[in-house]
Amino acid sequence: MQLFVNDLTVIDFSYLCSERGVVGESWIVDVLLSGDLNAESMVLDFGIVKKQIKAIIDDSVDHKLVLPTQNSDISISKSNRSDHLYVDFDVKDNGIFLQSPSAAFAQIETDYINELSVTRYLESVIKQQLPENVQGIELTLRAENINGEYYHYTHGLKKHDGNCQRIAHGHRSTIHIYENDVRSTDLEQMWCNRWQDIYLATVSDQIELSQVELSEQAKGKLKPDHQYFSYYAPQGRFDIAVRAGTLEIVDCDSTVELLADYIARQLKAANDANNYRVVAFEGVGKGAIASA
Ligand SMILES: Nc1nc2c(c(=O)[nH]1)N=C([C@H](O)[C@H](O)COP(=O)(O)OP(=O)(O)OP(=O)(O)O)CN2
Repeated sequence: MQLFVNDLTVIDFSYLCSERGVVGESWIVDVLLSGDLNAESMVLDFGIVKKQIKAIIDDSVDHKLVLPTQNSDISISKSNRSDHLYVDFDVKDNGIFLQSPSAAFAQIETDYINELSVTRYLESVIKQQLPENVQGIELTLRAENINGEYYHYTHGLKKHDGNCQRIAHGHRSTIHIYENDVRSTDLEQMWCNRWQDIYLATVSDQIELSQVELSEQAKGKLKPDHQYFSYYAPQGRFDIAVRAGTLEIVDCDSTVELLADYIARQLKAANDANNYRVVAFEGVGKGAIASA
């Protein structure tokens, strides 16, 4: 017997990629279970699927930076802080270096993060926690079908009480921009090019090189255009170094409300005669609207 739950959850995370750098992603998760019926004549109660299997998926990758541990560009080591890690990602023309609580990372034994490697990882984690009558689990991870432009960004919200405080988690998001009440796909395309695989940092989190906590090896690999950001949040101290070409520094927190407002303000500053309405999404099916 098989049982399915579509749209079980959305995983919002980032991963390190040798070609693209740090990539924000949002994947919808569908689940298919197979097994014998239990004493309740069910493969598994939908309530358990929706709460427990979703919780395992969330704990494993949601709001984390996913690391392909077989990728030779990555080096992971213990930080001087207890239960924190240094992650050095040193690729040609790019270099991303972090220090964060270890729970902010997911380590997958692969050289490349994609739907397949994350699916295999999640299936193996979930399998260990299923009741005996459930013999099989198949997950489908899929990007939202977006009819238009979208961008991938990575960020952290230091004031968030939950896991969004992690300095490198992200989203794949679409955006709708209205100029004088008429939708402008040109402006949408412009912002999606500008924020393709971008790290969004808040200016008030910027620090000097002398203040950043990174591995000793990382310090030898930094380039003159590396910029440094750090903050303390309830889960601990977070640090990141990113290069100028892969970064936009915004004058506000990167909540979706303030990003919508930031884009609207930038558009207005470039063309004060026009009015702008920005519908910014954060991942799938949620977002904020701002006007300027
Ligand atoms: N009003 C806002 N709320 C939240 C924002 C925001 O910008 N404005 N941002 C976040 C985080 O960035 C987060 O990544 C979004 O996470 P989400 O997937 O919605 O969070 P949950 O884990 O609570 O939801 P699940 O569907 O269970 O994954 C948070 N809130």
